[in-house]
Formats: sequence, C-alpha cells, structure tokens
Amino acid sequence: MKPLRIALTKGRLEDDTVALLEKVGMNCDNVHNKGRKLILPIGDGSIEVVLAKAADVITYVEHGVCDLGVVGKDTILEHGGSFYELLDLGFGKCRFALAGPTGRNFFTGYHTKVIASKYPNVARSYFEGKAMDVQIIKIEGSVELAPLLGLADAIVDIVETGTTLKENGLAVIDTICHISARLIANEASLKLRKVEIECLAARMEQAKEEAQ
Ligand SMILES: Nc1ncnc2c1ncn2[C@@H]1O[C@H](COP(=O)(O)OP(=O)(O)OP(=O)(O)O)[C@@H](O)[C@H]1O
Ligand SMILES: O=P(O)(O)OC[C@H]1O[C@H](OP(=O)(O)OP(=O)(O)O)[C@H](O)[C@@H]1O
Repeated sequence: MKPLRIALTKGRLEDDTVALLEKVGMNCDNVHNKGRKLILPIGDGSIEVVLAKAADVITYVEHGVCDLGVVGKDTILEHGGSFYELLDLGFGKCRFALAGPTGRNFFTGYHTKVIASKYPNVARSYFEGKAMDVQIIKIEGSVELAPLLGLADAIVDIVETGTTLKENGLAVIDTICHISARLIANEASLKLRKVEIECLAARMEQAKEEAQ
C-alpha cells in the first residue's frame, strides 16, 4: 500500500501540525531534520508529509496527488475548491477583519470605498453581503500599508493579536469570521482509503480534544 500523503502548510501551521502528528504516535524526526527536503516519510513510512505553500496544499489535494492536507480556513475561503473538510484542528486561530484608520468612520461618505486585501474573494463576498459596491485592490502582503499610503480606505486581512493594526494606527471595524487550521481530504482518496483516513482523523480529533 502506498503511503498516505498529507500536504502541510509551511510556516506558521507546520509546527503545530507536526506536534499533532507526534501526539497521534507518528515519529516526525525526518521533518525536524528535513533541511530543504519537501517530501518526508514519517512514522513507519505509512504516511508521507509534503511541505507546501498554503494555496498549493489545496491544489495538491484537489488533484489527488496528496490524499490529505492541513490548511487555514482563510485559504479555503479565498481559494475554494473541491475537497472534503474533515476536521477543525483547533490551532492557527485568528480571524478575518475589516480594518481601517483609527477614529475614521468607514461607513460614512458617498465615494466608492477602496479596499485592499490579500484575500480579494473574501473581501468581495463580505461587501456583497452588505450590498456595498467597493473597489478591491489585491495586495500580496503587509496589507496594512495600503490605507497608510492613501491607496485604500480600509483592508480585509487576518488579525491574530491586533498588534500590527495597533502599531500602525489602524483598528478593526468589523470581524468577518473566525479562522483555524483544517484537515481536508481528496474526494476520491476518502472513498478509496476511507478506513485509513477516518482512523487518522479520529486520532487527530482525540489528540486535539486531549490538548484542550
Ligand atoms: N497572524 C497570522 N497571520 C497570517 N496567518 C495566520 C496568522 N495566524 C494564524 N495564521 C494561519 O496561518 C496560515 C499560514 O500563515 P503563514 O504566514 O505561515 O503563511 P502565508 O501568510 O499564507 O504565506 P506568506 O506569508 O508567505 O504569504 C494562514 O493561512 C492562517 O490560516
Ligand atoms: O494581529 P497580528 O498578531 O498582528 O497578526 C496579523 C498580521 O499577521 C499577518 O501578517 P504576516 O506576518 O503573516 O505577513 P503578511 O502580511 O505578509 O501576510 C497578517 O497579514 C497581519 O499583518
């Protein structure tokens, strides 16, 4: 039987994901000593970890070259796709928020508001829900710069502690939704390797409950 391939988001979520896999009994020394390797067998070799960027985790799972993936709900909401979302893993907690210069009332004035975001689809959906017509500008990172430079009236971005907003004279106008890491599965894999995947998911869920 070929190893079950699980794509992990490199960066913030990687450590918590590895810690959870170790809690369910997987030896992850290969990941700790990975160097620049991107595909690492873990445990007894029955699972292979693939280290990828957040949006690529979804692509690999959707196309079936990975059976499972760990990715933030923010990426799921922005990227969309065809896969099953099996578990809320309980870490990587943050939220999507609309934020703008402290003290300025975003909802007054008649000009079309300009919104900067790394997540244009999330921003568009939020304002459609408010029946507000806005102009959305895609920014790749450090999105807080947009209102500071006069490019945008506000941003839709991730907020965790609120430090970045506060230190740049910005404040949350509205919380859009809460975010955490999710375990996703390829639709065919969940049918063809149902027992293996559901067993691993159940062990991860139990480890998550024990940690809380
Ligand atoms: N403060 C935060 N900022 C961004 N992401 C966070 C934060 N807190 C938790 N997360 C979660 O961690 C995931 C990965 O974040 P990370 O910064 O590692 O990658 P990224 O922001 O997608 O990549 P890059 O920074 O290279 O564009 C996010 O998709 C989100 O689900
Ligand atoms: O509420 P806080 O705890 O300050 O965290 C929120 C910040 O963290 C993320 O930035 P990141 O460092 O990932 O860089 P990025 O802006 O390039 O995504 C996010 O884009 C916010 O800027």
